[in-house]
Amino acid sequence: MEKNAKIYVAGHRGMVGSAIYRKLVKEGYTNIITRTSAELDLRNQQAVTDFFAAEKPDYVFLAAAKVGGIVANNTYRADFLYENLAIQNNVIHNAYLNEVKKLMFLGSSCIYPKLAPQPLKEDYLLTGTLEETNEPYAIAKIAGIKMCDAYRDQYGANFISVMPTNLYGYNDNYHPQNSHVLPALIRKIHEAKINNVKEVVVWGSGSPMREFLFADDLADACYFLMEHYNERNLINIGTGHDLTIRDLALLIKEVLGFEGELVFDTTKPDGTPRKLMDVTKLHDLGWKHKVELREGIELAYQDFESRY
Ligand SMILES: NC(=O)c1ccc[n+]([C@@H]2O[C@H](COP(=O)([O-])OP(=O)(O)OC[C@H]3O[C@@H](n4cnc5c(N)ncnc54)[C@H](OP(=O)(O)O)[C@@H]3O)[C@@H](O)[C@H]2O)c1
Ligand SMILES: C[C@@H]1O[C@H](OP(=O)(O)OP(=O)(O)OC[C@H]2O[C@@H](n3cnc4c(=O)[nH]c(N)nc43)[C@H](O)[C@@H]2O)[C@@H](O)[C@H](O)[C@@H]1O
Repeated sequence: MEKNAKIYVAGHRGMVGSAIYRKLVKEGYTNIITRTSAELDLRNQQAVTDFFAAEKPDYVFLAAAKVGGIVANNTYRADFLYENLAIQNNVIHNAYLNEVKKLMFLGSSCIYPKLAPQPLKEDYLLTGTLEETNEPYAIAKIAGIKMCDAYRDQYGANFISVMPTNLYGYNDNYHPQNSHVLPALIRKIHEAKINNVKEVVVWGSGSPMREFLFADDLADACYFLMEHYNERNLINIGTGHDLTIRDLALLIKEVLGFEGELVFDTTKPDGTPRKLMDVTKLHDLGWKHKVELREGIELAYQDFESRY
């Protein structure tokens, strides 16, 4: 991307969008355009059409989406399907109409079949049944991947799809019900510590395994791929390492200095047993994450405390 290129970061106030924005500023880009959802509701077809026609961005990072943890995905099933389809349809189609030079679509590791072999290779897409709790979200994300591929096939558009693993970092969502596991446990354990409560409830059995990538590392990978990756096929972004939810909770407990007990609530869903990304393709291109989990949790906790 040329340093004076006009770059639209959709979702710039979110965890991922804000990390991409910071990365672009650090790299010397000065012509970055943004809109909050109040200023531009990306579900609104006419508003998105008008925005692209007026602004004519050169590059687009599509990091705006309806996002949440396992319970949010399972509860707001219609919203996750409708809103994500609407946002991505409007942005991808208008990027094509306005001759955007390159667009990056952000998917998620939940696009892979629930019981796919591990680690998850990119070509396992559409080889089996999805995890029930996040099927609507995954279907929307798969549609986004296929849309980027179809616009490339039919119109030669340089639209790429990246599949990040579970993320955490600055500007994360710490909502008690709707957040992802890592921010949720930071909040619960912090609150137990300051209120002298002896137990923290962890959802599910604690045995599912997850991989976690710090959002600033993800932004670095997104920038790297925007510069170096121009292929039709999706590409995974992760660390290549995972751990059980129980071990994650123990690590957060240690970092926060909480001495109480963990209690597992098995009435809550476990979700996919494991979703470890195969990052061979990304590593072969020359990118590797920098922030390890303990350091990332320390940084996220500082951010949480400063905003709590
Ligand atoms: N978090 C994860 O663990 C994770 C993992 C894998 C992939 N991803 C992907 O990364 C991307 C970003 O996720 P995130 O974690 O950064 O989410 P986030 O923190 O919830 O941010 C989402 C952003 O999307 C914007 N947005 C939502 N609905 C909108 C609408 N109707 N119109 C305009 N903007 C809208 C919001 O804008 P406002 O703030 O202005 O309302 C918000 O800033 C998503 O595509 C997600 O699927 C996330
Ligand atoms: C990255 C996202 O991952 C999401 O799946 P997924 O990893 O299970 O999402 P999480 O909500 O992070 O949950 C991961 C695991 O942590 C357990 N868990 C334990 N305690 C908690 C808690 O307090 N809050 C939460 N949220 N979980 C908790 C949860 O039951 C599940 O087994 C998908 O629903 C999305 O579609 C998306 O792909």
